[in-house]
Amino acid sequence: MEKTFNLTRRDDGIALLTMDVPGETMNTLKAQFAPEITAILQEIKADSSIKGLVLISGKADSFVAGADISMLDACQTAEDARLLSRQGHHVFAELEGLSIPVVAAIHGACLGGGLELALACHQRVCSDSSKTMLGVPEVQLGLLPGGGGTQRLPRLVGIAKALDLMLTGKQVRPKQAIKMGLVDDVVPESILLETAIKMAGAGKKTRKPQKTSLVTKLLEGTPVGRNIMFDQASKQVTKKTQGNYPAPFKIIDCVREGMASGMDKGLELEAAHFGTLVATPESAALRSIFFATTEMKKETGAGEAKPRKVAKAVVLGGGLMGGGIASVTTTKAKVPVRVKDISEKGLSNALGYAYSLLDKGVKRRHMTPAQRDKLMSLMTTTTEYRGVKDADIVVEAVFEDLNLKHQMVRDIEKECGEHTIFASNTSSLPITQIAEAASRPENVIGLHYFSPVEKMPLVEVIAHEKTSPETIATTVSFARKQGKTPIVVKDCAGFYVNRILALYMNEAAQLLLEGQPVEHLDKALVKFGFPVGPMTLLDEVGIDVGAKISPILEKELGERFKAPAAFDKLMADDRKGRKNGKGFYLYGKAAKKGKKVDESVYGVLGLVPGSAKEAGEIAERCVVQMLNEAVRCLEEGIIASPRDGDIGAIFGIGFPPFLGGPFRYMDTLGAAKMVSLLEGYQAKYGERFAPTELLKSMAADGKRFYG
Ligand SMILES: C[C@H](O)CC(=O)SCCNC(=O)CCNC(=O)[C@H](O)C(C)(C)COP(=O)(O)OP(=O)(O)OC[C@H]1O[C@@H](n2cnc3c(N)ncnc32)[C@H](O)[C@@H]1OP(=O)(O)O
Repeated sequence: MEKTFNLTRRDDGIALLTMDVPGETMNTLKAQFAPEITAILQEIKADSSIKGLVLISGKADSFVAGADISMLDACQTAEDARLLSRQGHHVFAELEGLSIPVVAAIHGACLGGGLELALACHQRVCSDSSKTMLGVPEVQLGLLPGGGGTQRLPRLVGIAKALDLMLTGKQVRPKQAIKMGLVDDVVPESILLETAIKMAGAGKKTRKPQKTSLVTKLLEGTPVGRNIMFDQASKQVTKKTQGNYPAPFKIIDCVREGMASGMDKGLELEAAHFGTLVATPESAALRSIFFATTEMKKETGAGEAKPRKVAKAVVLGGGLMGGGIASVTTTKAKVPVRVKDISEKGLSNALGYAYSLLDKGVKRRHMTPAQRDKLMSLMTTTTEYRGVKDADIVVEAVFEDLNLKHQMVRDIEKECGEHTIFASNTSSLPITQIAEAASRPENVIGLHYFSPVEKMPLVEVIAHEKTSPETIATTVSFARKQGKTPIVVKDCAGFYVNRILALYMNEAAQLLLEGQPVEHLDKALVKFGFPVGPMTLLDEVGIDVGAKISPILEKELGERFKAPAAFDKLMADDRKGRKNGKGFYLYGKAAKKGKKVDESVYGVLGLVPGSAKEAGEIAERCVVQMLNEAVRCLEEGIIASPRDGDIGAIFGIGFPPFLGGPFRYMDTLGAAKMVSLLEGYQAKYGERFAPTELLKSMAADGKRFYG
């Protein structure tokens, strides 16, 4: 078997331990490495000529990306996973117990078990590269740091900072890492190894206690103070997770135990909780998202087709969407972009939008003003079709008006090159209809972003029948460079995401008209696991937007998309939501004391809110509509697979990640249960709940969406 660890001795008495998992892109920690590393540590102990040890990665741009998630996925029982954690504890304790100084030299991703490995070293130095990121993202997998992280991290950086890192899973850059005491030095990559060798040669350092405020001392340094902190953290976690995610509570539990009873007891509990969490359905669902997104990173979206290089982009329309798209094109994809709008105002909006986002980065010290200005210089503007000839892709983000889009298609075919892709950011118009105006329909495609563009991770790439595979592959690759996760969907009104969302929103509106209070509807769906409730979402997206899309979906997809008679009344009252300060909730001064329903909305709708239904029933009624429509999209080939449907719903709508997406959730419920739920509602509320044929046949055959 090829070796993963390589020990080399230098003349100055410093030994280098290089980790390089053979045949893999990144280093991950696997149980099978334990005998090899244990033997090397014994060899080091027995060799008195070794005065210090530097641990470094043999991979070009990563340190260690954590424990191997596939290995965790293969665990059959909680006990299997507990034993893996204990094995890690043992190896890390051996490393920490070496009498010589041990220094971790970190460049690139240092995550999860990778950071825990570095924490078991006596000192850490990292490169100042933008590739270097440190963190414990286990919570995002429904887990906790099971390699001693819940014990070593709070002892190194303090309880509050450690809890923040572990409960959010956020990754920190080198500058933040040194500020919080996570690393001892930050240096250019070119002198990383040299610096680590010097540190190891200088002998073991006794760590100077970090300077802390009196409040921190009182809170972290006394049992009473610590209890206040842990209780506070638990309260925040309950609020944030609605009790849907077990891992954060177990993280707090481990830190509490370690602080109260010492490191050994803390580690014991860490391993036990780690084992329990690996076996939870929540972690299995969250791990499935990791596997799905990793797999999707490799796909072109069009089989063997190769993407063309995009060296220049044009964005038509400088509104909120256009500004956002232009911004991610420069900041993430680093591709020059020319924004065209008919008005100077639109252009200055787009520039202002991009600038404010970049400037936030400067204020947070993620970039220098010079870097900001350099990125801004990639963005140019025009009110005429000037400087667009050589564009490889044009993204159109103008009004949802078919005639206008046809004009844009014709303009671009005239003003740009033969190869230029025309990508429409329409949210409701079928791409086939937009492509009708094209003489080169193979270049026309849909590229549907979600608002706010810089934050929402999903894009839908919509191919119509004549879109060429090369156009699909180029658009997918372009979207990925913008930092997005693209799913390729077939052309139809609403595509996938808005289609499944529309039925869910309609059901919520139906419940509202039946007299369910606004805030109760929102709370029910937030409790189910959505980031915001449907009424808040409608206020944010714009009630007018919903009112505009709804008839299109009804016309193209049928009666079940008929919106309850609420939109007309709301529009007549000029209620657009947050954008004009008039919606289901109060905005502006009236909202100063917190979020409050605008009670006058009930009068507008001609109803009096009645007594609240049980939250579970409300959520179920809305969610089964979404699930049933997701199945119909799969049946019609709108989405290529349950996997794409799950990722689309999680990244596009915020479908609860702990459920793994609509299809995984339906597998948990079982097709038979889904059918019986839908038929129950169908009998009560009508045909819109009729289960799809696919669900019925799956129920009859006892089939699942995933193997
Ligand atoms: C006991 C411990 O506390 C428990 C743990 O450590 S749990 C694991 C915690 N770590 C993580 O969650 C990090 C997971 N990895 C990532 O987020 C990202 O891979 C990354 C940010 C490190 C790099 O992203 P990116 O550059 O886009 O590369 P990406 O395509 O994702 O990964 C490259 C390869 O490494 C693999 N990989 C990365 N991290 C992995 C992990 N922790 N386990 C298994 N495989 C992993 C990917 O599967 C992929 O493999 P492939 O080349 O064979 O397809």
